Amino acid sequence: MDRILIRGGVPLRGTVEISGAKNAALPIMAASLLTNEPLQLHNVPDLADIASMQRLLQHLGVSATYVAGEPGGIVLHAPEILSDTAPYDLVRKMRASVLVLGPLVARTGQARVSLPGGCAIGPRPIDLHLMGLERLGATIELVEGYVQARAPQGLKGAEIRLPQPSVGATENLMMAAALAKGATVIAGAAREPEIVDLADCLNAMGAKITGAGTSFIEIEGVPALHGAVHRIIPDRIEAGTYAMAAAITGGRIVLGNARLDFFGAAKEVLEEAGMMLEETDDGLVAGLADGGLRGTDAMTRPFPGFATDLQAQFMALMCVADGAAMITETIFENRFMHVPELARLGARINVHGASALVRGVKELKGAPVMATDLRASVSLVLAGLAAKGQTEINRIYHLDRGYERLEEKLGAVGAQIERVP
Ligand SMILES: CC(=O)N[C@H]1[C@@H](OP(=O)(O)OP(=O)(O)OC[C@H]2O[C@@H](n3ccc(=O)[nH]c3=O)[C@H](O)[C@@H]2O)O[C@H](CO)[C@@H](O)[C@@H]1O
Ligand SMILES: C=C(OP(=O)(O)O)C(=O)O
Repeated sequence: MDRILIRGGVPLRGTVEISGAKNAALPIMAASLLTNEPLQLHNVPDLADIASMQRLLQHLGVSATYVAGEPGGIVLHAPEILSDTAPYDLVRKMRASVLVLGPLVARTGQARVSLPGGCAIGPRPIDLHLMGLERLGATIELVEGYVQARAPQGLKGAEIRLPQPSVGATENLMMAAALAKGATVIAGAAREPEIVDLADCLNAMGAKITGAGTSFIEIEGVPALHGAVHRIIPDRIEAGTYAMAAAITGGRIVLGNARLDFFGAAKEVLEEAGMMLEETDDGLVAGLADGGLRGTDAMTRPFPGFATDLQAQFMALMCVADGAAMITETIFENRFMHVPELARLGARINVHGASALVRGVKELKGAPVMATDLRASVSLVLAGLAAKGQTEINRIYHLDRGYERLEEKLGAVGAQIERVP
């Protein structure tokens, strides 16, 4: 199994190009199931999760061809649906597979999707996806680990209230409602930039969706969607990760294609912690401001709050800040798996329920550590970049789910990092 070796202590300088957003590309790829015409996508990142979604879509009848000479250019085409079943083997590797449920039932009137099960960061139920589909008139049954959704007469527009803003449920329901008869409102919708990107793509395909980016989304169903050309937004989590990589090493880098308005509350939190973030004509300049890093509290919230997908990276940053930071995770039950690994590098962290108290130390020291999930893994990369000596990160397949060419991008801004078999 591959490992990553890092020799820390080099301030990062230079430019990193930010890739297309994994969490925007995955639902948008699933949207290709909604039409029998080709959907041409640009800026799709080259990631293990994208390959997993492609495999699942292929199984369902979607062909994928690459746009010649353009990395990130893919044409997805589902002239007809060949299977209505998303099997366990394909779904268990990636939770976002559940995003085919809404589109499949909307297009064919039926779908069987394996329940994704929990993962390292928590149980992650899909009850809100199912409640919303029932409101749209689907009957839902659980049979042998599979969710079976049926709407032989087609889906019907409805008012759906989400008791908490789920990103995946909002996406699944927006896609399903796009082809339902009549009007749907989703109240209490999630407001993440990836939801706006999906709505933009669906509207380019002929859907009638307004209000994406607010907690009240209205969808006027249409009888059919058509093909479209769409460019995926830049990855705000990748951008935030590299911004913190620059700061933790005392460096400054330019993030090409990054958008500061996608940072939400992370902008203020990172600035309070001693970072500078400035939009320039060349890109977003990010790194350590003139003073040092300061212990700063953060609480994860749905967008525009501080993203849970940046919590582990921020914790790594706070490990070497001056003073203490209280980091509270409110989205997922078990998203502190990085704590014992950061402790192996010399971090001082105490977890009390959903909060972690991080007391900054002068220096981290390299050690072998184990990656447990995507963002936990990259927090160890950040800590390794700051640590004295060598850090060896094992189980790095998690990183390949969400970071395109990580070693190459970090190496180009001066990091001493290599992947070894
Ligand atoms: C592929 C993708 O885009 N993944 C992102 C998406 O995951 P995902 O869409 O799975 O996350 P959700 O927004 O749905 O989850 C938010 C919270 O709602 C709960 N919940 C969700 C659905 C449901 O039916 N019932 C329920 O109780 C979850 O357990 C969690 O506590 O948003 C998360 C929160 O920003 C991010 O960390 C993930 O990176
Ligand atoms: C938790 C994440 O992804 P997923 O929802 O696909 O597990 C993530 O991107 O950090």
